[in-house]
Amino acid sequence: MTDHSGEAPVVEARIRVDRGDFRLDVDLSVAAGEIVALLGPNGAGKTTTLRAIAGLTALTTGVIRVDGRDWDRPSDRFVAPADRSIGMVFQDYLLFPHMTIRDNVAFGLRARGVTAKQSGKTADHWLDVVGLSTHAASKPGGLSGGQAQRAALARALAIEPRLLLLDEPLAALDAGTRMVIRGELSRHLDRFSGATVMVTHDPLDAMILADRLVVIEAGRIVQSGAPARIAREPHTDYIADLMGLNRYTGSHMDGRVELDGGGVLHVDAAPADRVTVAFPPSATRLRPAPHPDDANPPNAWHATVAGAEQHAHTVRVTLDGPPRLLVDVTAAQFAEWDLRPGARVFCEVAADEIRCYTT
Ligand SMILES: Nc1ncnc2c1ncn2[C@@H]1O[C@H](COP(=O)(O)OP(=O)(O)OP(=O)(O)O)[C@@H](O)[C@H]1O
Repeated sequence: MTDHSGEAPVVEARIRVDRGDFRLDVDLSVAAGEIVALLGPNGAGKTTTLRAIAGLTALTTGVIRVDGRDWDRPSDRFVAPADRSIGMVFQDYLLFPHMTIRDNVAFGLRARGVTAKQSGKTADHWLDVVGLSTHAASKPGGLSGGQAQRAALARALAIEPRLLLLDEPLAALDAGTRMVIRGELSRHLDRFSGATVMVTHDPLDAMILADRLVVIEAGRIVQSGAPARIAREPHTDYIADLMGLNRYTGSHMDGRVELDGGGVLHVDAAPADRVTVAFPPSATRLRPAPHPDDANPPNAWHATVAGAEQHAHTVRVTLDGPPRLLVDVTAAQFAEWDLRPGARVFCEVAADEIRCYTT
């Protein structure tokens, strides 16, 4: 993960697209070598952002500039998709089924007027890079999901684009393949000297692959920055959900935060009167009852179990509020304390795990 904030941008875009009731309004700047992940709920505008950069959806207003050259400035200039220096990888790869893998990878070069001999040589190089040399003569139908993803990446990189656009590049893969291909993709992206914009629903893909996250909700950027920062200090409920955090807004006075939805949390320090607090489900301990020596501990209250679901190797329990709370317990604790919906428990949040910030 690299900080590219001091570098000249490859892409500078003010993307405004009107589509019926939906309005996309996103400013994006991506530096050379930088990998930006666009995250957001369904219908937020991620794919439309990518399509606008690729020239597949025209801007309503705004501008898309790459290396100082306007690619889209409505009523003034529009560079056709084929004339934009872009490599694209789609969720379903869109390989040409009737062509060999080698011809698929060479396709972009051929379309740009490179000779058959030279484009074949370049395709062989990229097939070697992604580990697909032995499949050069196969048709896409004979490839596994992971191999098809590698072929699609080789095809996108073969034209040496300034800009790589990836739309859910790992979504079609099963969990095991996804882990392997994610690692490979990460190495290829680190070597890529242009700018990368990737759409994903998966926070893990975003954390592992991207230098910077841009979260879009309802056509607007709601938070952008380093993945670690966004994972600790989410600005919206959607991001908190994605990162698996408890998040509340409230008013602070003298170390007490009165939560807007009810309940109080005590914090060590607060940066303002109006704050957001967040902490992971692992920050809360559950006990059947308060410790007898501990009459009134801070950040502790009685609550009722509302539901539970298996989450990797822990059970994530939802407690009724206020404040409503996610808590992780082991399967053994869950069984021992009989944490079925309706069970009463005593919960205690570790103060040093509560982050208190402004948005
Ligand atoms: N072909 C279309 N015609 C009209 N409106 C569209 C069209 N495609 C998308 N939209 C509108 O644009 C909005 C953004 O869609 P977009 O596909 O960019 O979202 P997204 O964030 O990529 O969602 P998803 O995660 O579901 O792919 C949608 O809410 C929809 O209202």
